[in-house]
Amino acid sequence: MTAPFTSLADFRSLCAALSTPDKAAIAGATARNAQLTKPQGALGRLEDLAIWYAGWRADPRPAIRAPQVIIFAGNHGVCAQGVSAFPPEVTVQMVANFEHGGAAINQLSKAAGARMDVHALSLATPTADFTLAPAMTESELLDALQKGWSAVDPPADLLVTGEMGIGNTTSAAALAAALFGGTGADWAGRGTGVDDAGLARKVAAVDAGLALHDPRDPLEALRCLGGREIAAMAGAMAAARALRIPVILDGFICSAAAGVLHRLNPAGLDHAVAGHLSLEGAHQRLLDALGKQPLLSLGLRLGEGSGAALAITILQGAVACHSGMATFAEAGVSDA
Ligand SMILES: Cc1cc2ncn([C@H]3O[C@H](COP(=O)(O)O)[C@@H](O)[C@H]3O)c2cc1C
Ligand SMILES: O=C(O)c1cccnc1
Repeated sequence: MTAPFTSLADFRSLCAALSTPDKAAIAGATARNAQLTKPQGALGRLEDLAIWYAGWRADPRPAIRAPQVIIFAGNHGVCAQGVSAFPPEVTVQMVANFEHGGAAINQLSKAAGARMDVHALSLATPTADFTLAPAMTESELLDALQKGWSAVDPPADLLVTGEMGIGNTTSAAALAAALFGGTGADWAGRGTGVDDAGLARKVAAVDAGLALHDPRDPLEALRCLGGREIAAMAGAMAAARALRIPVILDGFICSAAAGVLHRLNPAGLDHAVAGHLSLEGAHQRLLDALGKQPLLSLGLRLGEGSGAALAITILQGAVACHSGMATFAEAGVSDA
């Protein structure tokens, strides 16, 4: 789907005027939930998830038939600061691995019955090192937002955005600090597994980026400190909102991208749930800032959309119970 914006100002306007869930579908789903053959509330959070999903799909008895996982890949100039345990070549190598079906996300997407797409974004041209210059120009940011938007398949009924980009936990930490306050020490974590000296370099890189730029505006923060794959995730999540496709957030990097939409509009993530709590140090802090409770906490620290892809099956379970269970009247089970 072609992106309906040709400037950052247009994107900002789209994010200011967002779709809302369908009230009649929420009312219908709430009424149905109360009649299903179980004690009231016995399916816990699954019940809320099903009603939330029904509202966004404008259908009181919805189904999940076409989940889409999209992986965006980008390279980061800030790798020159020694912020990752792995070299930047791994980004393009992992893209090939995704294309051949060999990565964790391939297996998790398959297990969830999701279609998986991979978009490599100008890997031969890393972003600028944000400790020295803005990571992206305005036109590079616009291009990444548009590519993210266009990657969403309109008939999809659930979206996961994942990423691959060596160095991107540093970029995400800087973006989170710019969006929500705090310093490098608050937001930098161990990513692919840096040692104490590597963590100190990450903290210093984030603090240098915050000192160099004036990223009080969320899109300017994304431009100066983000990366192409992070911007594309934000663009895809915004497209999902326009298409009323619910979103499952992944780990730290995806949540930082989501933070841009949250700062552009406090209701900007109402169509999203947090799939999991990543082991990356500041993910809990970031989810708190977004007001989201994770569905899973399995000690994952991978990215790629892996935790969110696992959570697809939770949402499928919620919606299958909601739409497929019998009511007390249908089953002839005595009501309380
Ligand atoms: C083989 C491999 C596969 C990955 N899949 C996701 N990531 C994750 O690690 C990177 C972020 O960590 P940092 O900021 O420390 O570089 C991202 O690419 C993220 O998706 C991977 C990393 C590696 C090495
Ligand atoms: O939470 C994440 O997204 C994450 C954590 C560590 C490394 N890569 C990604």
